[in-house]
Amino acid sequence: MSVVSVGGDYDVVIEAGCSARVAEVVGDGVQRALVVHPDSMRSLGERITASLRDSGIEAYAVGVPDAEDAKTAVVAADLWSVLGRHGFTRTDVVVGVGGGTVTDLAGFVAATWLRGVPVVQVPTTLLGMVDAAVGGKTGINTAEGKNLVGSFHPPRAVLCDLDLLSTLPREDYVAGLAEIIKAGFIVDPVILDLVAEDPEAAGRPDGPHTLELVERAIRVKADVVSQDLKESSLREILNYGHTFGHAIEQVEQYRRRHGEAVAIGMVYAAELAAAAGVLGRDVVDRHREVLTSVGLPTSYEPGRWPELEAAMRRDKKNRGSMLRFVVLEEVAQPVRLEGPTDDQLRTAYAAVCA
Ligand SMILES: NC(=O)c1ccc[n+]([C@@H]2O[C@H](COP(=O)([O-])OP(=O)(O)OC[C@H]3O[C@@H](n4cnc5c(N)ncnc54)[C@H](O)[C@@H]3O)[C@@H](O)[C@H]2O)c1
Ligand SMILES: O=C(O)C(=O)C[C@@H](O)[C@H](O)[C@H](O)COP(=O)(O)O
Ligand SMILES: [Zn+2]
Repeated sequence: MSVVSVGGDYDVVIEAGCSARVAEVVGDGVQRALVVHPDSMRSLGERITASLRDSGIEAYAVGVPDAEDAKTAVVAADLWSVLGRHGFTRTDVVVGVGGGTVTDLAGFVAATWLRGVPVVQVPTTLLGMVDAAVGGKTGINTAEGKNLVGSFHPPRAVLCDLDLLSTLPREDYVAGLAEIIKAGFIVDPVILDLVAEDPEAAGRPDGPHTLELVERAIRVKADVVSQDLKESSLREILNYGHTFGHAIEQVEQYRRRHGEAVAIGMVYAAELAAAAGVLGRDVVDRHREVLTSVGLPTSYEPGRWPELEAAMRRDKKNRGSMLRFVVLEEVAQPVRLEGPTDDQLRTAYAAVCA
């Protein structure tokens, strides 16, 4: 699948075994490559590094901490040092091998080194394949919040090797389904039908519809980012469920999976839309049905409103002191809800905690 992008279109390859093709896609004239992987994916990182060396590229593998611990300024600075020590130039490349945390970090380091060197992404989680590695949003967290520092830096290529999903823990696989279901609610309801047909199978990489679900979710993302890379308008729909979801991640100090937080965040957005009178109860209920059917959470704890609201006030979609949400008017009809009232915000929170 090709993604139209500023600075050059790129391919998203969705194929079993394609992680062996990194050397083919890094591009001509590359002399050096930095392969960034989480410690949990060391053997794949080293295999990719060896394949680059076999092609005559001076390649280095660097392990980074697992999950959100990778997305810090300290880890980014360590990687900049490695690039500097080995004399990486603008014709060299960074390769991100891991889940969304690692592709976000690797993309950010590539975006900032020498003001931008190419990045090739090899996502190893379902969430990384269907969302994080595609579209060029890169970033790290700060003490004040999630993804607060970053840049838009489209990759040179994305290799989604479906074979890698066989070792992914079930909880992480299911967390990736949350972003697929998000794509279903905002653009492509066929996704919701495929999940509803056999939720148990949707939660397995060897399920009959896995390839179709992955392709449909990537198609949604690719179409949106091709039209609005820098999130000046349309791209905001990909943030459905993320205002409340990111707030949960922050108040829980990133101990909850992103996909799980987004699942609850979508229920919050649906309840908010209902409280604002723009969405019917049938679609709100459908959120709970679909998400619960695959084992995703749909409710939250009471008593945490002040910290959640404070975190939502730092969301990137806000303008001035106005909170802005993506909500639905119907399935596949996303709209912006600007400046919801305090009463609407709290009513939605109460509904999510019920
Ligand atoms: N840039 C974007 O557009 C975008 C989109 C969605 C999410 N994100 C970001 O992605 C992150 C979440 O990504 P994630 O859900 O992939 O989490 P993750 O990167 O933390 O990976 C989840 C876990 O799976 C392990 N793992 C990875 N691949 C594996 C494999 N093949 N086999 C076994 N274990 C494996 C990891 O070590 C980790 O423990 C969040 O930081 C989120 O903000 C970014
Ligand atoms: O690609 C996008 O745009 C998204 O919003 C996709 C989200 O799934 C993703 O989690 C993204 O990183 C959130 O971005 P942020 O701008 O809210 O930090
Ligand atoms: Zn997300």
